[in-house]
Amino acid sequence: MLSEPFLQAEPIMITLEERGYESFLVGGAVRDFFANRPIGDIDIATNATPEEVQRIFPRTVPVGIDHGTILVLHNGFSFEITTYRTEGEYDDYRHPSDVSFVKDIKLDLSRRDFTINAIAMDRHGNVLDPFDGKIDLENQIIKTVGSPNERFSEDPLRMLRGVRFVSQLGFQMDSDTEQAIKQLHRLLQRISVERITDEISKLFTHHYINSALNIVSVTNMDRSLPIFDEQEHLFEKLKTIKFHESLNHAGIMFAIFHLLDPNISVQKWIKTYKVSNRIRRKALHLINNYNDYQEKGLTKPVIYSIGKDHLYDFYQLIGLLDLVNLKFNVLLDSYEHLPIKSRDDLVINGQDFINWFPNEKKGKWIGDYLDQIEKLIITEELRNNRDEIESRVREWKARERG
Ligand SMILES: Nc1ccn([C@@H]2O[C@H](COP(=O)(O)OP(=O)(O)OP(=O)(O)O)[C@@H](O)[C@H]2O)c(=O)n1
Repeated sequence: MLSEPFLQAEPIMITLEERGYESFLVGGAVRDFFANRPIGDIDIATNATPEEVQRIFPRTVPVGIDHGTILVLHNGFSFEITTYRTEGEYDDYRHPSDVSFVKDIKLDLSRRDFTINAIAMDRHGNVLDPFDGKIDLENQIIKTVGSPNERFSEDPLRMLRGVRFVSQLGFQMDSDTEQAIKQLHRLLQRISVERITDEISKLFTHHYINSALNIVSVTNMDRSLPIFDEQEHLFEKLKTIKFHESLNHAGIMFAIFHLLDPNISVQKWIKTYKVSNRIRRKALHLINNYNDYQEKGLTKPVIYSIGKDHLYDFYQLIGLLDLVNLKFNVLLDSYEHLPIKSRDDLVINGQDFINWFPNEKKGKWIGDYLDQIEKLIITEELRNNRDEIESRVREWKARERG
């Protein structure tokens, strides 16, 4: 019998078997299930070819057809179905050069990165675990399937994945696996920076960041990571930060990287790591507010400018960099007590200025006035009240006209 979290995959597995193919649950979902963790995306391995999978299921997306993966949509769920295969070397983003499809699930498992990721389960719940992944899960060990040199040469990103799993699961790294990283980390330089950014970002959004950084340190892997490779002092500084919890967002990570040494520009980090827009926006916002906060302290305008959506991220950032002993609730409370939370809360807008001064040409003064009014209201020097704002603005205009 399949356990509850996998039941959604049962109809897919039954369909494959009715057509005469094998099917096994594999990968991270099986690992997480046996580690008693919530499972993520469900991966299924089969001996049907990608074309056959496309023929069998009505709704499919060829997400990685060259290396054998078809996404199957069914009943509101999606499943990645991958044909049994062995890898060639990865030479591009998520793209091994010479994938060979194989007949046997055991061969497929033998090409996978770590023993804990090489457990398969059939639809009756029978487990196939030729590399003792379950024992390694119990002993909390990250160990490659077979030779670490082979596994890491096939795809050097696996070295970084291993460290990410340390951060995610809090496991130890097996000593031969660690030793191989020490020897092979330079191969990471062959990997596309997008894949590297993706893995590093995941590392920091999991819990055991310091354990993971410790392995990066003992294996000297930082010497093969962009920018860290030329600026050794950066990783030394990074190591001294005590990460008590996972970062809420990868943007905080890039904010930290830049703030470790502000002489290395944000642009350099963003360009080198090809940071996504979402992460870039967050990092820039946090950095600007952090610099303001350094200059002025946690004033009302600074808290206003951070904004509610970024408040927890900012709280994490200052906690990590400045060891500020501040409770998040206190910061949230200061935010909640701001007289306005955004410009939309102002009782007036640019049109009111135009109405008050119909003979005045429209122009930059409107924006400037709005900025000033907004600031005075945030600092409670003026109330968010139409009449009071109007009379203040009329005073300014009168003064301007002399
Ligand atoms: N470089 C890689 C990437 C993936 N895999 C195999 O493909 C499976 C699925 O990979 P992926 O979805 O990238 O990661 P997960 O292990 O599922 O981890 P998570 O879902 O937590 O990211 C892995 O478990 C592993 O068996 C591998 O051997 N080598």
